[in-house]
Amino acid sequence: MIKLLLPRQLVNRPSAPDEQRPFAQALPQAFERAYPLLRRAAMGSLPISLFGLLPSIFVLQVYDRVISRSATATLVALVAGIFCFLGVEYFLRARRSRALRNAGATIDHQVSGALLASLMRRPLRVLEARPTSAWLMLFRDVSAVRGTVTGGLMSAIFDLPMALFALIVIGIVAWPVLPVVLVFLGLMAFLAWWWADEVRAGRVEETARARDLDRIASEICRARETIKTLGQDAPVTELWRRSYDDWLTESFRKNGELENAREASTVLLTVFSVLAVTAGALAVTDQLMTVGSLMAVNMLAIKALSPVAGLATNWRLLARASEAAQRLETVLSEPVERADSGLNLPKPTGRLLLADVSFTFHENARPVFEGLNLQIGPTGLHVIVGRNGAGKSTLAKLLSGLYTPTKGQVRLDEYDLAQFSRGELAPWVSTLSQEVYWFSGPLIDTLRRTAPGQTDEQIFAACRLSGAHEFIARLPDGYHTEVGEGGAGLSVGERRKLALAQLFLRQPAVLVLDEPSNDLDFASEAALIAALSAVARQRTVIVVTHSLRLVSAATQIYHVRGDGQVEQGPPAAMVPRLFGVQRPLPAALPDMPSQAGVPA
Ligand SMILES: Nc1ncnc2c1ncn2[C@@H]1O[C@H](COP(=O)(O)OP(=O)(O)OP(=O)(O)O)[C@@H](O)[C@H]1O
Repeated sequence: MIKLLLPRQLVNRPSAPDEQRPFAQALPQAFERAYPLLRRAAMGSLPISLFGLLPSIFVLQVYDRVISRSATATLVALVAGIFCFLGVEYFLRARRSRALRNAGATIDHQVSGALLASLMRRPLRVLEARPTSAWLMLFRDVSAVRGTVTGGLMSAIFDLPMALFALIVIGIVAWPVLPVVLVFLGLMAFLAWWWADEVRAGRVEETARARDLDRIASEICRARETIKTLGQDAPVTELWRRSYDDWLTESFRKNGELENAREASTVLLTVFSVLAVTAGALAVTDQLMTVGSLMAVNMLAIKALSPVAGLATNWRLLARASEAAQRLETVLSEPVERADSGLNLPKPTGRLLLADVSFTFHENARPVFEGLNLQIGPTGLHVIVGRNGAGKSTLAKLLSGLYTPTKGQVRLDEYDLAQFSRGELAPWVSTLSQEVYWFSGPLIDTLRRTAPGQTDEQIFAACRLSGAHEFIARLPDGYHTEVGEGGAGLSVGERRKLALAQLFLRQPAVLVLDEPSNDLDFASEAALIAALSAVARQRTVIVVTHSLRLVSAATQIYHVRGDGQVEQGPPAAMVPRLFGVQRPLPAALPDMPSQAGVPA
């Protein structure tokens, strides 16, 4: 019964594990774990259902045995008995609720964990395909699925046997009213089924609009500074208002229908009471049943109808959970990144080779690179230049193994990057992306998370090298300063220096930095060039930049032409042609700091 009503994606039997889709079975596996708890709750529901009939039996006895015979002693015994049973019922109900709560927590724990793990193990290209709001919504979907086992829906399902027991008792003590009860039960069941379909049909549209609204709200929250600086309050408010109105109209219409349905069911229950009492009164007049049965039948009929009414009002929850489960199943069934290769390789020298590499974002899009052959390193400061949109960041991501070539191979030493997982590659090839996100919390904790096991001295050395140490030392709490979400409380340049320190801490064979001198002041850029030049003596350093000073310090320059090809040469030949100056800037600037402290 439970399995018939819950979302199909949850109750399906888990199939054999698939290496490419390790999280595809997360929903049924979670349900399988939670099922013993649900079964325990279902078992506990049988006595609860029986106890649920006792108040009506009590009323029947009071009318037929106590009042007519003035039997006070019987009344005392009945009251004592009913209180005992109510105490047991309370205990059983608390136990059932706890089992349901635990079942919900099991499902939530399993599915949220799988969702986060599948998020972490997705290739960058797949991650980029969904906006942040869509990912946030998926985490909310887990709560919707959990709600099917913890909410009123499951209690209504478990109380269904009570409906049957109530019907049996009505058949025994008040059979003339039974046809009225059965007709109403059928009517309520039909309404429950009909509303379910209505709800489901309307929810699709409402959900699509709610998603739109979520996306816009999340974008506004992220762009709050831009909105303020550009004074875009009015157009952005208009954009949000339009989406909000769309959603509200749909939700209002849908909720209106549901509320009408709910009100109708309340009125129907009253109509039913009137009809049941009328039928009962006629039967009492004809001496077909007693007054006690008439009083009891009203209570019994409510017990028979309430689980069905509970199902009807909770259909909306079930419809939402079904859609949520469908979305989760789709996302969790998507293939993830390659698993660890298990190869235990010596630390690479840092020579990168692109062999006949082509890369396209989409099937019908113009290729960003076509048949590219390049060799970079080992060691040296390699600078990638080119106009905006030429493909510099794309090349950097290909070299880091973040993007996989559509055709050809990117090799580190003699190994194809495509055969390694991101986890295996990260210690060899570390990347500083164009946009830096700094996690909230004490600075030292975020730094240490990059390279667990590093001593404080190693962390300080990396920060000295990136130029972060100076400003950290000036903060009142130094390395223990609490930073806000996304690095709030730090300047953009400071965040970049911290991100650089993280990169240095990992001590990889290859460092790929996308526009690292953006946001840095003149002296900090000079210090960065000195640090990178020093690191480049032992490691391969690849930098995407528009900075003439950084370009001038390069060992080799790679010009991404924007036609799918890359040309290369030393600064002396490339700088005058690409930057319109007579020669590269002098290598050593007077204010460059010492290069001590370069991690080995
Ligand atoms: N995720 C993406 N999906 C589709 N196309 C993309 C994506 N990212 C970049 N592109 C396109 O690929 C091309 C190369 O982009 P890339 O970011 O590599 O340029 P870039 O040289 O780094 O530019 P900039 O100097 O402005 O940072 C551009 O035409 C861009 O529009």
